[in-house]
This record gives sequence, structure tokens and C-alpha cells, in this order.
Amino acid sequence: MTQPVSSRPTLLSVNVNAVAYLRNRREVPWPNLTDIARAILQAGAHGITVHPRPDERHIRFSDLPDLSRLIAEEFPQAEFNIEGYPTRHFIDLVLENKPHQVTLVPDTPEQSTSDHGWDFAADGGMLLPVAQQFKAAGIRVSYFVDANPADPALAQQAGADRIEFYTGPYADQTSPDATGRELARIKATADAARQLGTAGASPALMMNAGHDLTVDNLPALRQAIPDLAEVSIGHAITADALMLGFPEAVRRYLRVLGHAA
Ligand SMILES: CC(=O)[C@@H](O)[C@H](O)COP(=O)(O)O
Ligand SMILES: NCC(=O)COP(=O)(O)O
Repeated sequence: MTQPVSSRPTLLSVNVNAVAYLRNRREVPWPNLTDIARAILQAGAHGITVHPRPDERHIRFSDLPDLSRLIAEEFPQAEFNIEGYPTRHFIDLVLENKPHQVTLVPDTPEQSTSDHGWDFAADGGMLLPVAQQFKAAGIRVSYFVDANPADPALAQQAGADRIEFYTGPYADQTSPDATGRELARIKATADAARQLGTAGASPALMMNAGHDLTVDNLPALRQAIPDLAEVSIGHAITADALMLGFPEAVRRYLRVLGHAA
């Protein structure tokens, strides 16, 4: 079995959907999404994630140019990651706003939040030309996947540069046994992704993770996947920020992810 390469620190991308949700309660421009994203990046986070949904219930399509410009002009080393289902409108939004990474998620418009990864047997044929279009524009493609060892190879066939583990089933368990079983599934899927790097010409698939991650459930996840490249975290870090402020909340997550912060 291919061993994890190293236990390098995992990068932190902060999802600002929840901040936009709060702003949208009123017809006022605060909390200001750009100012919050700036504070997050100044505190040391490595990137900003947004998941615009078709009803614009949190991220508005008009937020994307502002965030893209903030990163390009003030934090050129940071990563902008846009998540979503690849409708024609979403594809155009991504191409216009040129993030470093697009994470394709199989959510239907009415879904309240993400709750599963791609079914590559059903959707791989549709996804490949979409991935090729993004890659031709210089945008890295990541697919949201369930913990299933068959999926990394299928994701790669569908054009993936990376996969993002859907960590809800791991994070949301309440018994240690069930948590351990979910973690073992993620670990087996990570092993399968690493194997792709040894299978010949195909490059290794790097691994991201996200959904319901917290300072409490991250350490075991990192121990299971020492080469986890990036996590995107929104709901829990925003909850922490309400108590601590974003700069201190970001620094707490950075410490848990192996960074000196
Ligand atoms: C893909 C994923 O797990 C996150 O993007 C999550 O779904 C955030 O979306 P909401 O903020 O709309 O719940
Ligand atoms: N890709 C996952 C993400 O961006 C944030 O998910 P959550 O922390 O809000 O559950």
C-alpha cells in the first residue's frame, strides 16, 4: 500500500457562506463580506471558499468579483475556491471570476446543504467536458466525493485534479464506534487515491476535505490522512468567530492543522 508522503500542515480555506447568510437578513451591506474575508486572510488562512447557490440565499453572484479582486490584489498567494453544481450559469460564473480551484458538488437547487458526493457511474460522462473546460482556463478541478475506495479512480477519469471528502458522515456521528467506522472508510478511500500515483503515468490525486469540520474532529482526520492538502470550513469556524472574533478563530484552526500560529 502507498504510504502517506508526509505530515505537512493542511491548508485552511475559510467558507464565508454563513457570513453572507447573516448579511442577507437585511437590506444593509454588513457584515461586509470583503472586510471579513480580508480579516480571515490577514489572520493567516490560506484561502476563501464560497458556495453560491442558485437562490443566492447566502453568497450573491455579485460577491464573486469583489472576493476575486481582494485575493488577486491584496493576497496573491491565497487561494480562491468556488463550489457548486455545474449548471451553465455556474460554469460561466466560475470562468468569469477565475478562482484557483473549482469544487464540483452534486447538489440540487432545493438542497439545504451538501449531503453526498458524486455518483461517477451516472455523472462522470457529463463531468469530464466540464472539467476540461475549467482546466483549459487554468482552474484546478476538485470533486466532492463520498468515502468510497472506488471513487478516486472514477474521479480521475472524470478529469479531477483533486477530490474533496464529504466529511459530514464522519463529523456528525455521536458514538466513538460509528465515528471510527466513518474514519476508516475515509482512510481506505485516501489509500485508493494515493495508489493512483503509483499506477503508471497518472498523477496522484491530491485530497481536500470539508463539511461540519471543527477544532475537535480535525485532529483524528489529520491523523488518518497525514497528507490532507486542504480543508474548507465554514459553519463551525463562523460559530467560533462569534465568540472569539475571526482572527482568533482562524488562529485556533491553524494550530490544529499543524501551523505555527
Ligand atoms: C460542499 C460543502 O460541504 C459545503 O459547501 C457546504 O455545503 C456549504 O454550503 P452551505 O453553506 O450552503 O451549507
Ligand atoms: N467544502 C466544505 C465547506 O466549504 C464548508 O462546509 P461547512 O464547514 O460549512 O460544513
